[in-house]
Amino acid sequence: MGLGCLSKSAVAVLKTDDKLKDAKIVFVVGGPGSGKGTQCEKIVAKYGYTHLSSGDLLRAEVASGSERGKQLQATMQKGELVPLDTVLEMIKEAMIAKADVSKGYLIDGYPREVKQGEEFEKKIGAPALLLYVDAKAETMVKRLMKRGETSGRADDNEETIKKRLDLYYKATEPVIAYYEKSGIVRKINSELPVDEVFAIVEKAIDELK
Ligand SMILES: Nc1ncnc2c1ncn2[C@@H]1O[C@H](COP(=O)(O)OP(=O)(O)O)[C@@H](O)[C@H]1O
Ligand SMILES: Nc1ncnc2c1ncn2[C@H]1C[C@H](O)[C@@H](COP(=O)(O)OP(=O)(O)O)O1
Ligand SMILES: [Mg+2]
Repeated sequence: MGLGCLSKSAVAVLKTDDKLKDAKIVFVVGGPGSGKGTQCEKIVAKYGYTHLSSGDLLRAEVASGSERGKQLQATMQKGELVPLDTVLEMIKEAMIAKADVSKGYLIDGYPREVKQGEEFEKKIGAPALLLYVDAKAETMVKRLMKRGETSGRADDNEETIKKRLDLYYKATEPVIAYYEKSGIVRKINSELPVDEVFAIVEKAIDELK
């Protein structure tokens, strides 16, 4: 059946979704301060992937001063998760905006819970790889306290860091177990110096081609 029987707007929606049909998707999952953003930057430089950090997208919304941004700010300051629909919609829009030029997508900071992974697959597509950026809690806290000296982030303070870590172990770690079943998880030892971590990351990305 052709698209002739559908309204113009329905066809537009189908075509937009279609754009992401064959996209190469990499989930980047790890605790707060584990080094996700640092490694993503290096992947962008070498492989030209599109880097979408859910946290950065949300912080941009907060910076815009919108009403929605004000609500998000309050949630993020407490170290809690913002509503799933909001973050998924932002990621999807950002992906579509880059669909014609993107070589692949790094989805950094998402999924934060199994439900987010399920919804992403329903609305966008399946990931080809999950980079599990792993560091000890002690290391993450140290890095975040240091980052907090200059980041200006409302959540890089001792009290919120503790909450973010607790939430990571409770809600996000199960995401890794969930994707282990499909064989796409690559564990990256992020205790090493940045370039050594990247050497492990490169191997995982090269396997994709
Ligand atoms: N392998 C590493 N060794 C030492 N410091 C690191 C390493 N990876 C990241 N960092 C530092 O730790 C902090 C958190 O890294 P970031 O990439 O922002 O983490 P995330 O995006 O996972 O929260 C940054 O200040 C960064 O410079
Ligand atoms: N996928 C997601 N779902 C819900 N909330 C999210 C989210 N990604 C980010 N947030 C909110 C809650 C986080 O505490 C905050 C900062 O996220 P982030 O920049 O990814 O932090 P970090 O990588 O340091 O853990 O934004
Ligand atoms: Mg980050």
